[in-house]
Amino acid sequence: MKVLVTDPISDAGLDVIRDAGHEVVTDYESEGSDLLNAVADANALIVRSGTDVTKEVLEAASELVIVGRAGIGVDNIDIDAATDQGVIVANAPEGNVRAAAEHTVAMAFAAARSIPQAHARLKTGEWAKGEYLGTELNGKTLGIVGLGRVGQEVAKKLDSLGMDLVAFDPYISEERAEQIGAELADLETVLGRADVLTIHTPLTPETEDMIGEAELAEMEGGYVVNCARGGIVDEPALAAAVEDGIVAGAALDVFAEEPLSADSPLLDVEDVTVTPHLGASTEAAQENVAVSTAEQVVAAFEGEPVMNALNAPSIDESAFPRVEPYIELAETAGKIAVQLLDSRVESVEISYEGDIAEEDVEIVTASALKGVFQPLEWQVNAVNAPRIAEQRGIGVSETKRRQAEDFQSLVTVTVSDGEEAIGVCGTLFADDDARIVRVDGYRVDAIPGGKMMVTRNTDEPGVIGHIGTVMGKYDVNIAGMFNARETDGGEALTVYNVDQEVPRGAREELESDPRIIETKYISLNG
Ligand SMILES: NC(=O)c1ccc[n+]([C@@H]2O[C@H](COP(=O)([O-])OP(=O)(O)OC[C@H]3O[C@@H](n4cnc5c(N)ncnc54)[C@H](O)[C@@H]3O)[C@@H](O)[C@H]2O)c1
Ligand SMILES: O=C(O)[C@H](O)COP(=O)(O)O
Repeated sequence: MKVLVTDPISDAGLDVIRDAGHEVVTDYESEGSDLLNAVADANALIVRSGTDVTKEVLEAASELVIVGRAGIGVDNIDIDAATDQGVIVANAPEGNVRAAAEHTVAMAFAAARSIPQAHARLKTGEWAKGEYLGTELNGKTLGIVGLGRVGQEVAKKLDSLGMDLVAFDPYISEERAEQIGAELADLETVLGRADVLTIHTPLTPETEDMIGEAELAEMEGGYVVNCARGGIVDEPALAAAVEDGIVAGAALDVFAEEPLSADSPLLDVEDVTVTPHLGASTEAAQENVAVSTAEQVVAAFEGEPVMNALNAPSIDESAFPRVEPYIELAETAGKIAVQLLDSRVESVEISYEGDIAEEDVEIVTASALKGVFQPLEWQVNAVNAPRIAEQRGIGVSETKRRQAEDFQSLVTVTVSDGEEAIGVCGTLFADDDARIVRVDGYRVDAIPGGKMMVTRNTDEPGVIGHIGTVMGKYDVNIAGMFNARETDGGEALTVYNVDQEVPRGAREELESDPRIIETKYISLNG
């Protein structure tokens, strides 16, 4: 597999990919059409914040399985477009949290003690000792916007330095905030009380320009530190607020446009400190995120769970070994069911009985949907199958029952066109040996194979022999079969494993016999 890496990541991550036998291509320069060419045959793309993974880039990457973000922020990746294309997007949300929090604390001190300004003066030979009277953080109030991983780490560090904590985060519980020692308040209150305001939200439509002129006006001389994302703070408004003394100073690591333009008004204001997006730039953080991202890329190639996937069904790592064998079984049942129905699918029901009903089966359900949509869509996988169902207005339901008649676990996929419903039920025997044990209400014992045929016929002597003769005439070898019937002499259903595709002519000839009600050829490949 080819892994294209378009932003610098630690060698430790590249080694993980190479050690797993994959090819690494680094290309930190390509932009525009060059990037589109570079990504065309890539199976994975690894980026940091320097590459915009747009819809256009994703569409040019027809072989792509996963986009790995070696870091936290994914605002540079069109996750919706990736989902539509069935491409996993995964980030590394833990590895650089400490580095980002430490940089935030460093920036708070830099601003409160004018370290960069004094440093620059001294470098030019000026001993400006009398000009800098800093602010002590001890005993002051820290206002935190966004009390997630980085926000909490910053809270912990600055709490230990004697700051009082007040936070704005509508998506965190009072209980969690209390554990951290932070008082939750609305944004206006936080702005009004903060001696130092630190920002730690993602960039979303809701947070874009969240701190503008009006918000900055609420601050009474405090400092603003943004090491989260550019675009959350209105840069011209911040430059003006610092210039006018409404805000005592600011320290920014991130900008609406990166690299920051030399024309930015921020650069003209003495008390604005800037760093070029260095929050995650420590050796430890870079190793952490690169290894975590590389491991997820390798896992995606091997069909294993991608732990930090942002657009794929969630998986509990410890439960995965119990759930994994059912992923393929559900897909197979979905494929068989939809080919037996052979008409427009209106709804899909996936039922779990027995031990499997105790598990988190989100990925199994997604896989069943993948099986249902496989014959319809050219690129369906567990990432985009739920989305395809939603877009097509196909109802999806999941049921669970702790008891399973005669079996330890059963997974049934039932597809319906609104009038007719066909259910295909599978189980696993010892060594995860897959068996189809019920088809449309008939009890069978069929081994799912690449090519199958299902017939409905009257249960009378000579029918199966006739089917064998016709198959032979068309050079189709029957590798195995299972016959099931409701009542002696009634209707029967037979599942055949065949070595060759059953041609339409063979099926027409079979169906021309009044004893054969219906034949369906099923391909599980593709
Ligand atoms: N400068 C860097 O190099 C660097 C390094 C790491 C992370 N980051 C950035 O820091 C930010 C935080 O990362 P994280 O890992 O803590 O993310 P996180 O998801 O753990 O936390 C984000 C928090 O923001 C809160 N939030 C979301 N919308 C909000 C809103 N409208 N108002 C208030 N709160 C809101 C969420 O509830 C959550 O608690 C991200 O933008 C990330 O990209 C930057
Ligand atoms: O979101 C992040 O992880 C940080 O902003 C780091 O970005 P970077 O990997 O481009 O340094």
